[in-house]
Amino acid sequence: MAQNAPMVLRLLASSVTAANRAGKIIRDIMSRGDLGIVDKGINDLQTEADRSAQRCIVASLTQQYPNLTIIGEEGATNCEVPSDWIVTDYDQTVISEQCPTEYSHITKDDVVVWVDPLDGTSEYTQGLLEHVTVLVGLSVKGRPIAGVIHQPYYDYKSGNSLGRTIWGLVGMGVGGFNPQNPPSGKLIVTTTRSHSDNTVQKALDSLNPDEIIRVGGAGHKVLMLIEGKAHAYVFASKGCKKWDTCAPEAVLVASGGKLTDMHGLPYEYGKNVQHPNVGGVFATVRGIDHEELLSKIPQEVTDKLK
Ligand SMILES: Nc1ncnc2c1ncn2[C@@H]1O[C@H](COP(=O)(O)O)[C@@H](OP(=O)(O)O)[C@H]1O
Ligand SMILES: [Mg+2]
Ligand SMILES: [Mg+2]
Ligand SMILES: [Mg+2]
Repeated sequence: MAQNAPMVLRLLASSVTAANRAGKIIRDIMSRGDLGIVDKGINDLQTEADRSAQRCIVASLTQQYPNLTIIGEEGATNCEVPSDWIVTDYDQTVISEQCPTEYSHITKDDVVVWVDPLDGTSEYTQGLLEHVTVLVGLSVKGRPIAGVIHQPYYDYKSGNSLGRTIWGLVGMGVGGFNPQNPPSGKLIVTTTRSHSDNTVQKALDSLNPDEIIRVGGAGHKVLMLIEGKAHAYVFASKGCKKWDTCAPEAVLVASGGKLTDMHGLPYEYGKNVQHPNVGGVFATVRGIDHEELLSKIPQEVTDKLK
């Protein structure tokens, strides 16, 4: 009986349906053509889709899990949410999974939900829609254990109008896609396309990759890893925040990969942590020696990321 499933599994199943609903809102706003772009700072845009998608996700999860700690990129809002934006059903695939016993006694007080309602905003405003993801990450006692990466525009050019939703729970596995390994005998690195600087480039040069793939969004880059298109996601910048990496890290770890800062240290996702990932992002797929690759990053780069 779904209602008796462990809270973590129910929350993941609720996060999938909420992310799907947010994805439809993102598509609807784009089709209406009025993005309501606001400039939050240097190279840091926000659109009506970011704001509305977050309201949809927060309202849906809060209705089902009152007093749950949810931290969203676009900050707290108490605007009215249209009733048809509030979804309270479970994703049937997720809720039917066997939840690892280690999560059986987790309560809402142990959980922080990190929401990036639209990751890849810069690309969304430029019409590079396949870069966009909706990210909902669940941390338990500070560790990222579950995540949802929804792609509102997955395969949209061939007429797919519902997008695609990928999920993962550490210790249970992943769903919504076919995990692939990247090609052996070469190194393909993925990184930012819209927030690069000298330090970001220096880190990439030090790895001497065979190929660099520059795409938007932290979620999209981790998808490149777990779908075998790249071996590492390297971003030597303080620009990403906890909502960018919580869900992607959980899905990556559930797939056998690893994400740390550029010093090799893990990120914590408890409710009082600082939001910027000041140590940068260094993520690798299963089978890559994370520490060995990380050792190639020069100190002049890591000194800048503290
Ligand atoms: N220097 C910076 N300033 C603001 N946001 C940054 C940033 N560097 C990275 N980010 C944010 O981190 C995410 C991944 O960045 P990128 O696409 O460049 O790899 C994006 O999230 P959002 O699109 O959710 O804001 C992006 O805006
Ligand atoms: Mg943003
Ligand atoms: Mg983001
Ligand atoms: Mg965002």
